[in-house]
Amino acid sequence: MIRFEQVTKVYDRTSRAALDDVTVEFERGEFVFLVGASGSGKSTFIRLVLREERASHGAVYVTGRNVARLPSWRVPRLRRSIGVVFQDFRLLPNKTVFANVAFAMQVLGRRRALINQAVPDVLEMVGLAGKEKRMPHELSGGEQQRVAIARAVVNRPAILLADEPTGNLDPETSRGIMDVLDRINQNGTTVVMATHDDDIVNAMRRRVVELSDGVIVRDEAEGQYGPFIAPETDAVVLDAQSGVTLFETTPVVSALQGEPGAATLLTEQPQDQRPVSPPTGLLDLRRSGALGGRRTPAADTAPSTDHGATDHEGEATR
Ligand SMILES: Nc1ncnc2c1ncn2[C@@H]1O[C@H](COP(=O)(O)OP(=O)(O)OP(=O)(O)O)[C@@H](O)[C@H]1O
Repeated sequence: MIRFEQVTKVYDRTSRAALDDVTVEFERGEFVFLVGASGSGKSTFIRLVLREERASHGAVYVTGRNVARLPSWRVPRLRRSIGVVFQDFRLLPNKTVFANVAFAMQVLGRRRALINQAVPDVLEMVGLAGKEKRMPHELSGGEQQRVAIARAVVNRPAILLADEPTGNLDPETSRGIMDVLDRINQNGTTVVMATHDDDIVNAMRRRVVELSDGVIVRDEAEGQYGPFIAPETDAVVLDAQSGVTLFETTPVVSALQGEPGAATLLTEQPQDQRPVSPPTGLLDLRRSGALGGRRTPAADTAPSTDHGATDHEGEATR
């Protein structure tokens, strides 16, 4: 649906590339979070999909077409296949809710009968039934964003691009917006959302693509916002049989004798090797003598870094 092949974008030859040799593909129907620090290239990615910018090198394909090769008269058709939502809503202030959404159909020359049918449907879908006659200033931020989403999807685009859509909203309102985006995605629309909202990314558990200085540094199927670091916790005790986390502890305790049937475990994770996401990222699992030296399943899938307990300062008595 969206494919970047070795895409580099340089705005200004004197500064570093905004995107640097990015290759990635988003399939039809996926929900993808684009995350990364400010300036990492998220908005540039979105602008390249829309052909608001052109790649300096490489190729961007949207629905199978190389967007750089589209003649300019075909660009509006490309953009019609893509709905866009921004952090700041961008509603027409002097038009009602209904008129804001209807406008997106009018500019495409849709018939009045179709508009009168489609707009109430989409407003109901985003949770705004009954608010058709309100003006934008009479709506809360969350409601204004729902109008913007309705406008973005009323023409049934194949792709919805959302650039920080919850950036101006409180956490509860943001969750409501995510429910709407989730519903749109369930209906088959590919959703790509650039965000800094870690709570939302962590709650949704969708694909996460992380950019850093224009480079993709992480691409996880059911990812979190950032590397997993349990607050105030440096150690994890696992059940020896199942690998399930029994409890978490602090570095003060770096190895524990388990109850019968429980693992001992290890702890003390070096700062630069903390788990990326549990449980497969758990490091330094060590077997308990009491358990006859069996490795936990999680230990078998842990990264191969082999920092034995005896290598660490703060090693506990075993
Ligand atoms: N029109 C432009 N002209 C020159 N440089 C630009 C332009 N747009 C973006 N940049 C630069 O490209 C880099 C990536 O910017 P981009 O806006 O894509 O990042 P971002 O991840 O979306 O940031 P934010 O989260 O703050 O929106 C930054 O260094 C930025 O200064």
